[in-house]
Amino acid sequence: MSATTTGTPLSAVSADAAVDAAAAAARRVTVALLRAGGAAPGLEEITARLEEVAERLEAAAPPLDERQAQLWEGGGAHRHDPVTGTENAIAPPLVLHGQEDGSVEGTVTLDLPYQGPPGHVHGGVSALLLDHTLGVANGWAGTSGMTAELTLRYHRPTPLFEPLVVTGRQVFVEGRKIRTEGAITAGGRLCVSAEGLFIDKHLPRPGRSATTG
Ligand SMILES: CCCCCCCC/C=C\CCCCCCCC(=O)SCCNC(=O)CCNC(=O)[C@H](O)C(C)(C)COP(=O)(O)OP(=O)(O)OC[C@H]1O[C@@H](n2cnc3c(N)ncnc32)[C@H](O)[C@@H]1OP(=O)(O)O
Repeated sequence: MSATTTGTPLSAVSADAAVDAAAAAARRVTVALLRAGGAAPGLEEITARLEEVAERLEAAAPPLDERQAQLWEGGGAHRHDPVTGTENAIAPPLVLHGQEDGSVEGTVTLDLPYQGPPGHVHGGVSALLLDHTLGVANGWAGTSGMTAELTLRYHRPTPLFEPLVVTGRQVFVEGRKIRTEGAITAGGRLCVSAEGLFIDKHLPRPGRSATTG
């Protein structure tokens, strides 16, 4: 997914390759379901097998507060977030790299689950990718916070099925206010640009008393 991007990888180190592999399989199922639709033979049996898998996972899950504490431990946040999280089946996942000039960059190709207009990426999905990428750019620059405002400009439709380059860069920090910008390009053409205002604030992590979000 990040074949064309170099730099320091900013994704969390995998905690459990088996969990990542299961999430990748679930991601593949999500794409395959949309691609096959009613053409898939034995859909009733497929449904029953998927339900059985869900039941096994649900039966194994610890209480939610326990699981939340585990998820947020160490670099865990970056393993389960909905953009770069290798443990999260809804994350593409985008792999971001920190650049020497202080920016971050990643390459990702999106398939049918992220479609908005025909053949193109849903605008909310672009917003999700950019919100997160700007947040990681802040982390890479050293001062991060919560999104207070995110302004997007959709310059042209963002294509599915081809590599997208997602970038973010912190512009300045003034007190608790952090200004960050970013973009999504396809084949060198600007599709979406973003400007964000982040406020240096972190919610407490579950299971811990310190506010080190
Ligand atoms: C091993 C791996 C390595 C990885 C390395 C990389 C590290 C990466 C690190 C991390 C990556 C994570 C990336 C995540 C990215 C996603 C982030 C999100 O999605 S966050 C969820 C969505 N956002 C919310 O839910 C906020 C909800 N809003 C609030 O909680 C508050 O309103 C908040 C925090 C924004 C401000 O509240 P207050 O009480 O703390 O502060 P007040 O006093 O209100 O504001 C401070 C100043 O900011 C201005 N301000 C606040 N909100 C503003 C706004 N919307 N527009 C303009 N100004 C605003 C105010 O006017 C004030 O300015 P004056 O000091 O008076 O000049």
